[in-house]
Amino acid sequence: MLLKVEGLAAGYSGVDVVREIDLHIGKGEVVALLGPNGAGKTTTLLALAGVLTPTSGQILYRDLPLRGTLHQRARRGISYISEQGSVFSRLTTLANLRLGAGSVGDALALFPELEPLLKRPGGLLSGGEQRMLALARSLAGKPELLLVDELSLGLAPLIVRRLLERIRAAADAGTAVLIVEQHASQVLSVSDRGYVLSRGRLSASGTGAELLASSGALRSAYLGTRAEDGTE
Ligand SMILES: Nc1ncnc2c1ncn2[C@@H]1O[C@H](COP(=O)(O)OP(=O)(O)OP(=O)(O)O)[C@@H](O)[C@H]1O
Repeated sequence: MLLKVEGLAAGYSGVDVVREIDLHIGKGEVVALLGPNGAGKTTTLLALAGVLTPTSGQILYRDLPLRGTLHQRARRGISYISEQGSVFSRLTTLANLRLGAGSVGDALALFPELEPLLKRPGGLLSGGEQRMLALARSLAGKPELLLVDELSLGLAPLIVRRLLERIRAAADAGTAVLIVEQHASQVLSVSDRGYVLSRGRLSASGTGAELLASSGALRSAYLGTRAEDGTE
């Protein structure tokens, strides 16, 4: 197992907002972390990325405890794309790509749409183009583990599909991916498995197909209603 999380708790100013999180991700898997607004998805990701220090539990990466800052984790092959997009707005697209661990050529091969935008400051790219830039920079570095937050935020479904296809292809080439999403169905279509978080705890898990089929688990997490089909 590439990443194994046991009993993780994390929060802000001494107050835990996620508790008892157990999850695992294997090489080449796309795993979705789903749940409504405020469930604790970003907080979980921040703890895994090294931005927040967990208050309890352990994170094992290649069977060893994972410690250190975001940058130290990046050197161990972990790439994190934040909800804000991780794009430097004053730097050009090209300069943003050069900051990655991989080559600009590899990044452009993944997203040729970025080629005409190379001289434009990152801050002037559209939301979808910024997500492509962040993903191109990350995937060109061939990370072992990609942690990505709310890829679809405010984007048209067609662009989301394109980004998700690239993520699936990267996973098929060996990258493990944990992807946080509020909108379940599109991301589950490219995921091997998913976990559902509600009010800071995991409330369901299963393969993408299982979670989609058992809409009761998702409904109960999102609407706070009880699952009618016993899959909660
Ligand atoms: N910096 C912070 N300080 C204090 N509380 C915070 C902070 N960031 C988030 N929270 C709280 O932690 C809880 C979980 O937030 P988190 O952002 O992890 O949820 P989420 O599932 O990612 O939600 P969303 O889909 O809206 O991004 C929420 O109640 C939120 O208000």
